[in-house]
Amino acid sequence: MSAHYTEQQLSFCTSLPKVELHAHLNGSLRDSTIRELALQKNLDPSLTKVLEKGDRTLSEVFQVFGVIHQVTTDHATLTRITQEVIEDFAADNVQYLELRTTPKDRPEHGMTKRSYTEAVIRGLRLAEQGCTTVVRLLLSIDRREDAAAAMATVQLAAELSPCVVGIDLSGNPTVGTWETWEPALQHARKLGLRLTIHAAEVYNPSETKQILEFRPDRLGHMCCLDDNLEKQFYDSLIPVELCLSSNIITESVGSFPDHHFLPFFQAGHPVVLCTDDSGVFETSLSKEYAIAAQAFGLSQKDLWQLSYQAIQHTFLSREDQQKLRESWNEHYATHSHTWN
Ligand SMILES: CNc1ncnc2c1ncn2[C@@H]1O[C@H](COP(=O)(O)O)[C@@H](O)[C@H]1O
Ligand SMILES: [Zn+2]
Repeated sequence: MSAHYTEQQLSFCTSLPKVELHAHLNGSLRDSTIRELALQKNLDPSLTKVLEKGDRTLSEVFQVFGVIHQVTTDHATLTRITQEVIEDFAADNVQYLELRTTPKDRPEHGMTKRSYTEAVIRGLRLAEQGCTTVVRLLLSIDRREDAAAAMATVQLAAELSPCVVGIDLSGNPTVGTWETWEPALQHARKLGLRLTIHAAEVYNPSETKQILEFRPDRLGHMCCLDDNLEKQFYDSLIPVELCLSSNIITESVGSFPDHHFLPFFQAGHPVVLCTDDSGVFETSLSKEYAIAAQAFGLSQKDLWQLSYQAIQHTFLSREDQQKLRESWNEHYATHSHTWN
């Protein structure tokens, strides 16, 4: 994809302290790591072809995940990729990262949901030794999973709190039905876990209505709404994670200037810019901010505020949020006199 921002915009956005709330572990891998692992695991070359970049439909993106998941099958690799992904976000000046991943039961690889997640947490601990970025985990329920698998993920998340702070529902939006996962999500809420749900990534009004009535703590995407849903969404005041490049590349949205970020932002609805899959979509959080600056004419002050306001939508305690604000305020005090 050609650049949709200037170098100056990118360098400003890189210097901003940032919060990333919507990043899938296996979608955030470095290309070089995927290639190295594909060689190591003797992956069929016809499969690696799928990994070549370019515009992809949403269903093609899920084929890409199928291939990536074939090279991240062992615990040591999971630990490694987690460490690398966190390091990459830290290098992009992300000071708080909520990283999400789907715990996988893979008996053929001696892996359980618990051993998968523990391997990820080992990577998180290693990364913490080398950077100051604060990281928390969300465990994802994949829409291909049944009610029992969803419940197992929720139980695991509760057991691994406080490193794990919540649950995400994601996966191919054309697969499965809301009723399958709702009991597990209700249970998660009772256990004190926070909830974020991918919603309206494709047009599915009845499901989107059910999700809004369920009232998760945050929503992801909200691309395809009719007038009734839009009203219900605005009335809900539920913060939404928006991933510009992801929606454009998968063709959920036609062009950056047409992205629903703008009406949501202008309506004062709480929005948080995020990457979704920085590896698969060749992006970074700084690039997403720069794209927003260019497409929606945001000032440098707007960009700082967008990043600052994201803090209140994190699943951190009030005290931990306050600590982050101190760092943002310091940045503001030092730099804001030069902003337009
Ligand atoms: C592009 N839009 C999207 N919509 C829905 N789900 C998505 C997604 N991008 C990623 N995922 C979800 O995240 C998994 C990869 O990371 P983990 O294996 O969990 O670390 C994908 O398999 C899918 O379930
Ligand atoms: Zn996502």
